[in-house]
Amino acid sequence: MFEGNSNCFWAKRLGLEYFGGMNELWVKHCGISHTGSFKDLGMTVLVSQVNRLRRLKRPIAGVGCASTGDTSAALSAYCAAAGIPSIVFLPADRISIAQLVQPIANGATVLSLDTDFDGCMRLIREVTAELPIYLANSLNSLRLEGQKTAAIEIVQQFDWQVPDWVIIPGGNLGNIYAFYKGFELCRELGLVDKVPRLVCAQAANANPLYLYYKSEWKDFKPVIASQTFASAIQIGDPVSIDRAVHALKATNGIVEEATEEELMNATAQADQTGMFACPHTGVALTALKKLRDQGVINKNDRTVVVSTAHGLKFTQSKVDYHSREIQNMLCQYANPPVNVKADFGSVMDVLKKKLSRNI
Ligand SMILES: N[C@@H](CCOP(=O)(O)O)C(=O)O
Repeated sequence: MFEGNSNCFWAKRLGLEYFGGMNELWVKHCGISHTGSFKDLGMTVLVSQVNRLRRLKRPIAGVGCASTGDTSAALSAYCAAAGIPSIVFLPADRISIAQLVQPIANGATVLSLDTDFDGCMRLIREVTAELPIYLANSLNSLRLEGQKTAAIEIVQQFDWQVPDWVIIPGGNLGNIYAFYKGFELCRELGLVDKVPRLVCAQAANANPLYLYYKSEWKDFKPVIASQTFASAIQIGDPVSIDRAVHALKATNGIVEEATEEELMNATAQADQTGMFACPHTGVALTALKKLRDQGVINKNDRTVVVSTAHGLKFTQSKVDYHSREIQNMLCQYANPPVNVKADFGSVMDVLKKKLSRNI
């Protein structure tokens, strides 16, 4: 059905039917992992290192992060496994229930704060400057060391061929730099002879990098991020802005954005091919759609879309979409359940109508 490796698969139907006959659309699924997102890759490295430092009697009382949901899930899981206290700062009412329950269940100290992610980030930086809490956000390079392995895996999975494009959703922006580091390492080691062009995809409601790119890198201004279904990237003042710009400049990269309607439609289209994608994957797919329409990405270009988290973390957004309960959104691909009387005749009527084209 999905050809390729279990976490890097050829999205054949999606590419051919929805992206103008693309022959080489691939998805690197980083959400098939212990806590359901790419954050696991870097957090294992960071928490292992903290564990080592604590064994060496370094004064680390716990590990902390600000999070939009995925980082806190990974941090709390690995800390719990190692018996290290974890402290997570979350923006109240801005993350999915599935993500909120992860650190709670893992025994973290969860502070639900009446601010946005950027406010949480500022606070955790202040707190970790005062208390012996080790900061686990992606400005810590240990995280990137782990996350860059996804890029190395991609070239390995393509038998050391480099894709033409890699499209990555971006919020706090550590991940795009991590991918760049991974690809660049392969090039430096002589395993491959080039790096792919990187595309960073942002939600239009949280798009400081996109605006910066559009100003031709002249004028970076943090924004106040508005609500987006792509809640994990609802970030207006990304900590890794400089690293991301470096990665994009070095790869002749591009930044694109997706409106709420675009990202939800793209997610629904991907789901119709069996992907059950997270909304952030929808942001990346929208970027691909725009770049295909502009003729920037060609139909034979080998293109990898990075799917950052498991769709099961974001079921509420799918429920809202399929029940057409989103204000000012057509929900073009909604597939609501059909309420039908429990008798043979009524069921047959519905099915015959539904299957009329195939019977
Ligand atoms: N999307 C992140 C935000 C925190 O960013 P990080 O780059 O420091 O992990 C999350 O899932 O919390």
